[in-house]
Amino acid sequence: MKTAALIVAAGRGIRAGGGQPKQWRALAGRRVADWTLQAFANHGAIDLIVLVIHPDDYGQIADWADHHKIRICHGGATRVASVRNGLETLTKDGIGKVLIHDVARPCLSPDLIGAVLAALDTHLGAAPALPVVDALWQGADGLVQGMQDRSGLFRAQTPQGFDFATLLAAHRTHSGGAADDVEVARAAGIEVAIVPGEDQNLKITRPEDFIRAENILRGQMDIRLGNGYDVHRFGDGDHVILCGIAVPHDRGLQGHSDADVGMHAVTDAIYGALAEGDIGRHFPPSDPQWKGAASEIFLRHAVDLSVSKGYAIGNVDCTLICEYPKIGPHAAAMQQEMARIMGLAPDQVSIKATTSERLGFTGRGEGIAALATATLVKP
Ligand SMILES: Nc1ccn([C@@H]2O[C@H](COP(=O)(O)OP(=O)(O)OP(=O)(O)O)[C@@H](O)[C@H]2O)c(=O)n1
Ligand SMILES: C[C@](O)(CO)[C@H](O)COP(=O)(O)O
Repeated sequence: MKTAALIVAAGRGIRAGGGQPKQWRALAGRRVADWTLQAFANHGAIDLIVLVIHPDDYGQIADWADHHKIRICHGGATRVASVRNGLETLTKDGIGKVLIHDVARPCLSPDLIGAVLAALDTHLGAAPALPVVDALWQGADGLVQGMQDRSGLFRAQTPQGFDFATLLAAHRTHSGGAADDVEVARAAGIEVAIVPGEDQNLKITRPEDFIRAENILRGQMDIRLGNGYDVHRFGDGDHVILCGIAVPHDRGLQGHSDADVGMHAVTDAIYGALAEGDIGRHFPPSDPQWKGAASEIFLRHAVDLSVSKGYAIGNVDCTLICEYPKIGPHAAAMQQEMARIMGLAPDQVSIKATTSERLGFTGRGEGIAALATATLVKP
């Protein structure tokens, strides 16, 4: 069975102010929604993401619309209605576990996603929460009117996780008017386990929350930079494979694998950022099983290795160096294909080309070289 994440993003963010819904506002160099989506898109346990948005907001998600894991649907007038709409889009996907998350909680860690999913191995519902540690007062007219016992009280967070069929049935019989999915589930008699929440997993609700979230994302980021360089010589053939795209040419590229010089450079840049050597370390040329292999295998391995170490790929930039074939007409297809393989939005992937002014081996048409840079971010 697959695991889905349903991210509710159809609210208007009235309490946060700022002239537009908070999920589309800038935060630590990206938008709030980009951070939240990235956290789930990069998580190895998540197969499918449903992003629930307001019908007015379709123009906001162009960068994510072609992402292989992401599906978009529109929300309802309340959070519960938005979740219900999202759940109904998943009925034919073979979903076992589903996580419901507020788009306005962009600072969650991959570990929290893992902890909620792990709790679902033994419970039908599980959600993160933090115990209330401050004293609680009742107040009115600016005065303390009484004390409230804090024992046994928790501050609820998301992602809230459930067995998919159980939550869908609970929503279908619910009359509406619940703060979250734990309330919906409990109204249907479902027991929900408490998983330790995270201080950093705040919900951006008021204007001042942006500053705290920005500090968390910037302060905790471990940013890695890696570079990669590769060369393949021309030989016989009628096409070359560059960044996953077959480009007609009067020569082919020679190599142990499919000789995709661009994809190799990007793969090495990712390994470099992780201090994990290069393709040769992970896929030795001496090993006959990699003869003629599609380089997608190498790139996917590097991406999976990053994810397993807790890193998200921020962006990659690749420059192909050759006189011919001309790369320009194929660059957009290469960008899409590389983004698909890496599970990134196309605007995180740059593929460009240059000649070497007829100088050197690339200038003489003896082969193609490629340079690449990758940034990896651990939130
Ligand atoms: N009709 C709605 C209302 C809320 N939400 C989502 O549910 C979460 C709840 O967080 P909240 O802070 O209440 O968001 P808003 O409703 O946007 O904020 P406000 O109440 O300040 O307008 C948010 O991710 C919000 O986008 C939704 O998908 N559909
Ligand atoms: C689901 C939730 O994030 C749990 O804390 C919260 O209930 C939704 O936001 P709101 O501020 O209560 O509208």
